Amino acid sequence: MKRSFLFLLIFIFITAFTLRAQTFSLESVLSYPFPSELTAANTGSKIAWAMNEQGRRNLYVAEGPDFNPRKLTSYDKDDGQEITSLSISNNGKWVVFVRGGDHSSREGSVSVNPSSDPAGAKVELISIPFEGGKPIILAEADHPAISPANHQVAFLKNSQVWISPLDGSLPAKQMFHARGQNGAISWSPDGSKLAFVSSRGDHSFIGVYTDETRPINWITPAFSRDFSPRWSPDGKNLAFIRMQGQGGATDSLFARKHQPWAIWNVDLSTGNGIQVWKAPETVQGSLPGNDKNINLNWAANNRLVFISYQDGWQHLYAVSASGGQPAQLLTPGNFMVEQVNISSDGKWLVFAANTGKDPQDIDRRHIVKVPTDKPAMEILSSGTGLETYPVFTGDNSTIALLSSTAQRPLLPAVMSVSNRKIKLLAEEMIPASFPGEKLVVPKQVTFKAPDGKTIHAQLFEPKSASKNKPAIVYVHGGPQRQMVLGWHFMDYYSIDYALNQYLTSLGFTVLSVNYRLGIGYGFDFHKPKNGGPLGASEYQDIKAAAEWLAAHPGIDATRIGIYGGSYGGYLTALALGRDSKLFAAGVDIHGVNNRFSNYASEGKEPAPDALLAAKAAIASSPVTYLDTWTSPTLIIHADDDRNVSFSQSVDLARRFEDKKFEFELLAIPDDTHHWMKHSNAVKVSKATADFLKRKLLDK
Ligand SMILES: CSCC[C@H](NC=O)C(=O)N[C@@H](C)C(=O)O
Repeated sequence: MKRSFLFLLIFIFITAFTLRAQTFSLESVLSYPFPSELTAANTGSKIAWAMNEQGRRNLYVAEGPDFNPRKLTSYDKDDGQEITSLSISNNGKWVVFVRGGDHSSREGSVSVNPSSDPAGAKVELISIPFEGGKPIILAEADHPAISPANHQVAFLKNSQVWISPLDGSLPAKQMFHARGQNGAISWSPDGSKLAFVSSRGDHSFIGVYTDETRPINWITPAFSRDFSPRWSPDGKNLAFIRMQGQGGATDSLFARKHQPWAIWNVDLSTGNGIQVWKAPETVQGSLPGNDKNINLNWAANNRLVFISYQDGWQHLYAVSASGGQPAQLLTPGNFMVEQVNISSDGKWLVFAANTGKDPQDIDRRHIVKVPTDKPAMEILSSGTGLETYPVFTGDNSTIALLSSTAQRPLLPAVMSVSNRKIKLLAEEMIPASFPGEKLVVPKQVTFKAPDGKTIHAQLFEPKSASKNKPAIVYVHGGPQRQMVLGWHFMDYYSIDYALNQYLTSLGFTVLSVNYRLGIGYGFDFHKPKNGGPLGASEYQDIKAAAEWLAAHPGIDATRIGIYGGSYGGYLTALALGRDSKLFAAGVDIHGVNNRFSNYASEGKEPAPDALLAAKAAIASSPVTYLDTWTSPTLIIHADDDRNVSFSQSVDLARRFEDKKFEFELLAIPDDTHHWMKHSNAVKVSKATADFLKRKLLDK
């Protein structure tokens, strides 16, 4: 008797010790510092970045050859005020940034006040000496552009262009008046002129301001949308992108048509412009991405470089600025180019790509550089980590980047161009309590969707080899996103990566599914037929993920849950509505619950297939499936959401109430779509984990 009791005690002790060795708090795994806005001066080796430490966002700088980080600001509250538009003056003496707003939303320049501070909040343009000093508030404004002449900064205020001395020695003043919503301000290389885009509804012009004695010079004005002005290195020419103006007969909503665009080059001395390149008239040749990700740059040897999706993958191309020649593909291969930057001499491009020697690199990011005049790519980083947001230092000796792994969150780093060695910066900013070693390394898995498409996913498996485990399908947002085999390089998805690690530590198996409409797997995957409100063809990948889990050894098929934010919240709601028998519980975080929209736009004839589209939108909307929606559901939304209206959740809650369907809710006043206040990110993650634990783990 005594012996068996002793063995039992030993077993309990070992189990408890093992469990303690794997468990950690949600707060500890969310305590990582998050770097963003990594930038470099055009000369020398100065770099700067913003660091978000549990909501306290501050500015850091460093300089070669040691690149020892130095904190420039001392904001000490978790008040939701993000730092954006970070830039260093050409002479390296000044750093400029914007504090406030939510620049991942459609109303970026509108202040956010997630602390519900009675004093309100602002969006402020601030300068500070690189060597350190007191931040100087120049104006309530946004989108700065430091003059190459180094003593003043232009910026936008109420869609007009203003200017201020960098040291704030004089009050800011409006530089000139121009009709329309003005933006995309860009100084000429000598600082004597300023190009800008004047958006005027269905068209936009590019203007060049010189001084108050001369009228604004409108650059080959047409009935088109002109944008992305880029100065030639000698300041004599201006290149830009031209698209058709809005208008014309209402297109079919289902048909997939080429969206024409072209690159123009204008000689400013004569005003004569030429079209140097026109996109191939194919669906893939359309303007790439939802973010107008053209990345047009003027390179050395009178060449222009840009991104196009025309061969089925997002690649870099070069074309002569004199026109008359085809574009040259610089980055051939089945991978996607992102986050492109050009060297100060225009001879090199550096970018992040999901490519490398390891076939699993399609679900990672590594740094690649390529000359601007030939397809001679060099993959500079490799391994199981992720490297993103590369930028050359002004002296082209170093590439600054962000680095993460499966167990380590993002940190700024520098890579020597000559020996490719990577040095992490600010490692000491990861709190000692951060549970890095306790985190699992997610595995790449693939499975087939019902239509045969290969779907990639990341599998987070608990370290304890218990049987009959509950599981969670995690659905990212966007939907133009790709989750990766490590800490994600977007703030929003770093939070969910941490939560997935925490859910795994609780005993869930988590499958993060890269469904179609996502990026990283080519054009046809990113732009599938009948996606979104046209039929939600992407949903089949979500259901296939749950069925893969249900058939996976050790998983309890009756305890598969689902959660996701934004577009992920939409697909979570669709899953719970359509397949409550497969999904036993779910959390819809600021999701889109109805896709209804008015297909008839004022003053235009309805689309030929408007009725068909309206029916598809109903079939694609989660609220259409209330009768079969039976699984426990938690709805979470913040009401200053500028990406997905809070009313999407108000409407769903009302429908649940009218149906007398029991649900749980978490409404967060005054935060936005991106949990600007760290304590709200913790609150939302905790509510999600607790709900899934109660409904699936504790059962
Ligand atoms: C029509 S769904 C909109 C979802 C939203 N997209 C842009 O705002 C979204 O998913 N946002 C975040 C999470 C993202 O862009 O990744």
